[in-house]
Amino acid sequence: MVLDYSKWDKLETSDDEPPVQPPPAKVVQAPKKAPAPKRKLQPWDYHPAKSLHKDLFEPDNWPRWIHPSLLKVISAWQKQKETGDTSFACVDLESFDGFRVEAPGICSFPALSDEFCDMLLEEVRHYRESGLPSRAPNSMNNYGLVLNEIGLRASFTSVLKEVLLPIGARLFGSDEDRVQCVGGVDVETEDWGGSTLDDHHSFIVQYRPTDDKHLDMHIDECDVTFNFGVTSHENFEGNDLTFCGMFDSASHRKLHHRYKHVRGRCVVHSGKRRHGAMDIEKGERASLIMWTKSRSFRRTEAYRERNRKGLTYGEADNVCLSYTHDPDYKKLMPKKFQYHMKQEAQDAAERSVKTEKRWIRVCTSEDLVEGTSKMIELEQENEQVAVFRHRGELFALDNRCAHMGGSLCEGEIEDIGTTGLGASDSKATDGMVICPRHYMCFNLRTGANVEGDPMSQKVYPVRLSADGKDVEVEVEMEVVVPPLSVPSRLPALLQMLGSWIFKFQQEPKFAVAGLGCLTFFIVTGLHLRSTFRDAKTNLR
Ligand SMILES: O=C(O)CCC(=O)C(=O)O
Ligand code: FES
Ligand SMILES: [Fe+2]
Repeated sequence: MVLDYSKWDKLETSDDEPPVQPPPAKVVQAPKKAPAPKRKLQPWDYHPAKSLHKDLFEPDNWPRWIHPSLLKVISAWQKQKETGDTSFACVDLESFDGFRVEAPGICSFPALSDEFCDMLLEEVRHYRESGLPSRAPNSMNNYGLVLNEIGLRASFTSVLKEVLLPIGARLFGSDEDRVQCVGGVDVETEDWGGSTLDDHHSFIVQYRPTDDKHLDMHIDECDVTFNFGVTSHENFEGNDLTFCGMFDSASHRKLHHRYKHVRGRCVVHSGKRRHGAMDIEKGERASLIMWTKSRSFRRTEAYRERNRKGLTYGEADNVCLSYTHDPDYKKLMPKKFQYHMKQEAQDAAERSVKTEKRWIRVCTSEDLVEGTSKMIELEQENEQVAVFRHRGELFALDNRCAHMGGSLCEGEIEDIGTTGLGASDSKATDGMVICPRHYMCFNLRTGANVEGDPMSQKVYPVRLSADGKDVEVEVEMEVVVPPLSVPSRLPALLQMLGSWIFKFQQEPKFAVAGLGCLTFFIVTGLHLRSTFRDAKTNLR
C-alpha cells in the first residue's frame, strides 16, 4: 500500500479546479426572487479574494523563490532552452555549491530562498485563519494543506518546469541524462521518468507534538519526491526523516539513511523508497512536498514492469516497520515502541521480559451498558484494551485496530447476522465491532476479521469482579525487577562493610551513623518491595 492521494491520478493536473457546474436552466417565469442558497466556501475561493501574499500566486515570480546556488546551476540550461535545445548535459552538478549525495539514491541541495520560506509559512497560517476548509494532504497526514487547491498550482508548475526538471533529469532521468557520481560519490539512482517530469501534487506537511506527531513508514504515490524544509531547525526537536530501502528490493525494510531537515534545503528521492518521519519532541516543523511524476514515463513498459514486482516483507529493522502497512508489525516491533516512531526502537530487541497475568479493573458493570464499550489504557505496557457488552455478554479486544490503529471503542457494535459467516467461525448472533476509521469488522468473541482478512484482533479474558460490581480484564504485565537486587550488589556491599569495620576501629561514631543509614535503607527497601507497582491506568 502506498501513501495515497486519491485525486492525483483521476484528475491528473486539476485537483485545484472547482467542479464544472451544469449550464443554468432557462428561467421561464420568475414570480418572486428567492434568495440564492449560500454556497459553502471551498479552498479554491481563497485566491485572489482572501490570499495574503499575492506575489506567491504569480507563476512568473519563480526566480525570487529559488536559492542563488540553484539558480546558478540551472542558468546555462535556461539559456540553452530558449534556442530549442532541451538536453540536460549542461546542468553541471559538480559545480552546484551545497549539493550533497546523502546516501545512495538520496541527494540534497539548497533550493528555496528565505523570503519564500517566510511567505509560504505566513500564507499557510493565513489560510487556516480564513476558516476555509482544508483537506488532508495525503492518506496519513491530517494536519497539512494541499497548496495546489488554494491557488498555488500554477506557481509550483513553474518551479517544476523551470527548476526541478533539470535536477530531476540529472538524478532520476534517462540513462543518457543521469549522472553516475557527484564529487566522487556514487549517486546510485535509477530512471524514474526524471527527464520528463510534468505533473505534481504539492502540499505542506506539519508536525506538532499535539497533532501529527510523526509520519508512519510509507512510499509515496509519485515517482520523484522533492521535500523542502521550510522551518528553521531551532523551531523543533526530533522529527528526523528516516529512509529505508526501495519498495521492490529485499532491503525494503532495512535502515538506509537518517536526514535532518534544513530550512530552504531540498531532499530528493524516489517516491518508491520507504521513508517516514520520527516523533517530533518539541516545537513545530513544516515541509513543502512536491510529489512529481512523468505521465509519459508511467505509460512505458519499463515502468509497469518495475511496479509489477511489488512488495516483499523480508527482514526488517525496527525503525523501518510500518504500523499501517506491515501485517507482521505487532509481531516484530517490541510492544513498548508500537505506534510510536522512536529512534530508540532501532536498537531495542524484544527483551525476554518476565510477565505475569493480572486482572485489571476497567469500569463498573453499570457503566458498560448494552451495545456500548469502554477502553482502558495501560501506559506502562503501551497497551489499550476495549471491553464491550453485546447481548448481555462481556467481550474484550485489543483497542487498536490491526489495520491502521483505529480506536475500536469508538466503533459501532452490531450483530454479525449473515455477514462473513463463511469467513470465520462466527455465529449469526455474535457481535462485531466496526472500526470507525476504515470500517473493518471484527468478531467480538474471536477477534477474527469477519470479511476473512487475515488481520485480526487480540482477544482478552474478561469477567465481572467477585462482587459483580466491576468489569475486569486479564492482561499480561511486565514484572519489574526491584532495583535493589542484593545478589548482584553483594560484592560492593561486602566491600563497603569492610571499609566500615576498618573505620569503626578508628572512629566509632562514624560507624554508628553508617549502620543507622544502612538499616534505614534496608527497611525502606523492604517496604517499597511489598507495595511495589500498581498498574498506572487511564480510563476513557
Ligand atoms: O515529513 C516529511 O518531511 C516527509 C513527508 C512525507 O514523506 C510525505 O508527505 O509523503
Ligand atoms: S484502522 Fe483501518 S479499519 Fe481500522
Ligand atoms: Fe512521503
